[in-house]
Parts: sequence; structure tokens; C-alpha cells
Amino acid sequence: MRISIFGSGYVGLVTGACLAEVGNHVICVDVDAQKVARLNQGHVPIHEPGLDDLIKNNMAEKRLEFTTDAIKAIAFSEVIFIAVGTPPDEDGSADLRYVLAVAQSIGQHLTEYKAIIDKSTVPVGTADKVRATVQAELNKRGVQQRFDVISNPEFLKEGAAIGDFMRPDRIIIGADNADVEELMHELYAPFNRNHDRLLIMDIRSAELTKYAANAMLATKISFMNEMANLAERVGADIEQVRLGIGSDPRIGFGFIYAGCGYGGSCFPKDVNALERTFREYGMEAQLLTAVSAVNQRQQQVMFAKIHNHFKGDLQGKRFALWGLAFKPNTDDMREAPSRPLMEALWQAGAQVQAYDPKAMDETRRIYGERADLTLCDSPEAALQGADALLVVTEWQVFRSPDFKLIHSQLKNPVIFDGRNLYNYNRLKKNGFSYYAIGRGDKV
Ligand SMILES: NC(=O)c1ccc[n+]([C@@H]2O[C@H](COP(=O)([O-])OP(=O)(O)OC[C@H]3O[C@@H](n4cnc5c(N)ncnc54)[C@H](O)[C@@H]3O)[C@@H](O)[C@H]2O)c1
Ligand SMILES: O=c1ccn([C@@H]2O[C@H](COP(=O)(O)OP(=O)(O)O[C@H]3O[C@H](CO)[C@@H](O)[C@H](O)[C@H]3O)[C@@H](O)[C@H]2O)c(=O)[nH]1
Repeated sequence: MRISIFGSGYVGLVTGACLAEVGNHVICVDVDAQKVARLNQGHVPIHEPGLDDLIKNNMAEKRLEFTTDAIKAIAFSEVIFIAVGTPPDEDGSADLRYVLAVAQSIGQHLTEYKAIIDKSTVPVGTADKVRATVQAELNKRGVQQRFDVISNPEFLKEGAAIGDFMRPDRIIIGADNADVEELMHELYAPFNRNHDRLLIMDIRSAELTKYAANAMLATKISFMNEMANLAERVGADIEQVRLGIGSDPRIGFGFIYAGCGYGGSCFPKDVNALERTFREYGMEAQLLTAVSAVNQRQQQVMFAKIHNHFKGDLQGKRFALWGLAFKPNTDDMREAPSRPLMEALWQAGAQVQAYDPKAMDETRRIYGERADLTLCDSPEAALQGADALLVVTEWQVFRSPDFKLIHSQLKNPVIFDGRNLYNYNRLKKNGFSYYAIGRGDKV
């Protein structure tokens, strides 16, 4: 098929590369001319495992191209994906201005039938707004032209995005007629060979499914974080509780890891946006309000433990910080728990010596040069002369470190582990002060 994709971010690039990989001809459009120029030179702006090769190979095979030329992309394609950002507005609701700008542009240039597929995460009712925006532009031009709007929310996880797209658990399609259902079956056939992964439903249900999925996952995490805080008080170990409850298949092991809070570009924003949707309809989202509040508090828990350990005196202290990205296998720092932690430490007069396998450039971009932040070349370099080690992101490389080396490099053998990576008793036995999340240390 001939496909165009508006938005060359995480979702647009992965969608474009994967659809090109199975033989489609894909044009990716972005308004960021610099990004497009760099993509055309083979420079992929994000770290996502496998994405570089997929993009380069498909560009070389001339199945994938990048442009700022929306008119060319609209004219070329039978199917148009909208995969632009839907960042939070001031009140927490999803800002639809980028989605509707694409819809407007489609309406201005539509000359033959197109299927418009919304892949961005958008509140219930957005497909209607997209349809109305396109139609208004057609009306202005006095053009009568049929088009369809389809909801097809994306469920990829950063760091595992290619696998998620190529081998999806499910492909949600919100459609309102049989022709587009058939078109969607054809589009997704290469990803749908062994089991039928397509779940076709009405458009509003598809739009709500996306928010409900993220809100459920965020709820599981906040629930466990709340339990972890209780576990500390009552002398229980959340890691044992996790194993104990996860083995009940009705609960499952996924997304029940306690830690220093969830981050990323999706959970915080989508939980808030869903809460706003409740309010818009005169309802109160009691559970979701609590899920967000628990997460915000959880992002402060590591700092509270550090503050208590050092009896409030953090002025001039130095901290080795392992992990800046919001999760492993990405360089994405959006809403990363490392950020409020570093900012609180700086506020208290402390210095940070940080290392992350992929997010160093992004950290430099966000914070620039500052005297209280040193970006180190290795996890070991970050340790030198530090008063304690803080583990914020569970990169594989941090899982089995050389504890003797850590002991010798740190000024004090103290570890604050925001991801419960280490053996609590062994570290205590080896002379470390070890603070994890929900593991019995009543600081
Ligand atoms: N990042 C994820 O893991 C993920 C997963 C599932 C769903 N989503 C959702 O998908 C959407 C996109 O997320 P993302 O992380 O890829 O965003 P992103 O911020 O990484 O990328 C969005 C891109 O859209 C471009 N853009 C803005 N206006 C445009 C226009 N009019 N025409 C063409 N391009 C335009 C921007 O320049 C940017 O490059 C959001 O709604 C998000 O909630 C994200
Ligand atoms: O048990 C867990 C699992 C995750 N996290 C944290 O939760 C955040 C989000 O993790 P994850 O869901 O793996 O990453 P995302 O790439 O943000 O993916 C989520 O958000 C995407 C955007 O909507 C959806 O497409 C995905 O299905 C959904 O998992 C990260 O900070 C994790 O550290 C925990 O604290 N405990």
C-alpha cells in the first residue's frame, strides 16, 4: 500500500519503518525540518533498539522516505496515519492542536478517497473532531469527497517498540463501516498471520481502550508502590509480596514492580487526560486521582530516604546516579524519575555524578552545562568520591555490579536503590547501608 505518516517521533518512526519492512511504500512527514533533514542523512533521532537498521535498510530499498512536504504525502497515499504528539494542555487534558492541524492540512489537499487513521493517543470523541475538521476544509473548497476516519491506538513500549509492532498482542481498530474494516485487515495482514490479533470495535470504544489500558497499568504500579510504603513500616518485604501475589494468574507478574515511580511520555500524561475526560462529563475519577498522587509522592521517596540518612545535610554532598532515562533501552527522559530526584538534590546543595548508557546527550540537552552535574563515561567513573550510589533506572548493566569496587570507590558504602535490583541481606552483610523500596528499612 501507499502510506503516509504524519509525525516522525517514537510512534511515527516505528510505524513507518515496520510498515515499510513488510513491503509498503511509506512517506513520513514532519514539520521539524531539521529532524527530517537528519533522517534523510540516515541519522535516527531516538534510541530504539533495531530502529536504525530498519530505517536505513528501508530507505536504501526506497520504500521509506522523509519529508516536510505534506501536500506531496497526502497526494501519494491511500492511507494516512496521524501520529503526532498529544501533550498535556495546561489543565492536564490532551492538547489536540497538532492532530487537528494535520486534519486541516488533509482537508485542504484531499482530492481522492483516503482512509485517515488516528494512531496518536486521543480522548474519546477526537475522531469526530478530525472528521469535522477535514469536512470543514472540504466545504470551504466546495469539494465533495468521501473519506473515513479510523481509530487505531498504538500500544508499543519504548525500548521494545519494534517487537511490539511486529508481534502485537492486539491491534485495536475503531471503525464505522465494513469497507474500512476490510482495509485494516489488509493493512495489518503481515502482523496478523498466526492468530487474529485484530479487535474491531466502534470508534469511541477504541479511543477509550487506549486510555483504559495505560490507566490500568499505572494503577497496578501505584498500588504496588503504596503497598511498598506500608511494607517498610510493618517490616515486610515488597519483593516477596510481589512474588506472592503475582503467582495468582488473576493478578499476574506484569507491572507490579515497586520502585521510584513511573515516568515516560505516556502514563503521567494519559492518566491526567483521562481524569479530565471524567470531569468533562461531570464525573469524578477518584481512583485515577489517587494513582497520579501516589506516583508523584513516590517520585520523592528516594530523596526522602537520602535526606533522612544524611540527617538533612546534603550541602556539598556528591551522589553517583545510575540511570537517567525513564526506563531501560531508551534515551527518553520525558517525566523520568531521575529528574525530580536530581532537581531536589541540587536544590539541597548536592552534586550529581551521573551515568546512563543512552541518555547522556538528552540530559545535556535538557540541563546544559551546570556546575552541580557531571556526566560520567562509565558507571564506575560516576562512583568516584561520591557519598552514596543512587540507582534510578534498571538497565541490565546495573544489575550485577562489582560491589567490592563500589565499596572502594564510594566515600561511604551507601546505596539507595530505586528499582530493588540487589540482594538486600547480602549487601547489608557486606557492610553497605542499603535502602531499597518497600524492603523493611524504616528510615
Ligand atoms: N512514545 C510512546 O511510547 C507512545 C506509545 C503509544 C502511543 N503514543 C502516542 O502517540 C503520539 C505520538 O507520540 P510520540 O512519542 O511519537 O511523539 P513525539 O513527540 O516523539 O513525536 C511527535 C512528532 O510529531 C511532529 N509533528 C507535530 N505536528 C506535526 C504536523 N502538523 N505534521 C507533521 N508532524 C508533526 C513533531 O515535530 C514530532 O516530531 C502521542 O499521542 C502519544 O501519546 C506514544
Ligand atoms: O512494574 C512496573 C512496570 C513499569 N514501571 C515504570 O513505568 C514506566 C512506564 O514503563 P513502560 O510501560 O514499560 O513504558 P512506556 O514506553 O511508557 O509504555 C507505556 O506507555 C505507552 C504509551 O502509551 C504504551 O503504548 C505502552 O503499552 C505502555 O506500557 C517506567 O518508568 C517504568 O520504570 C514500574 O515502575 N513498575
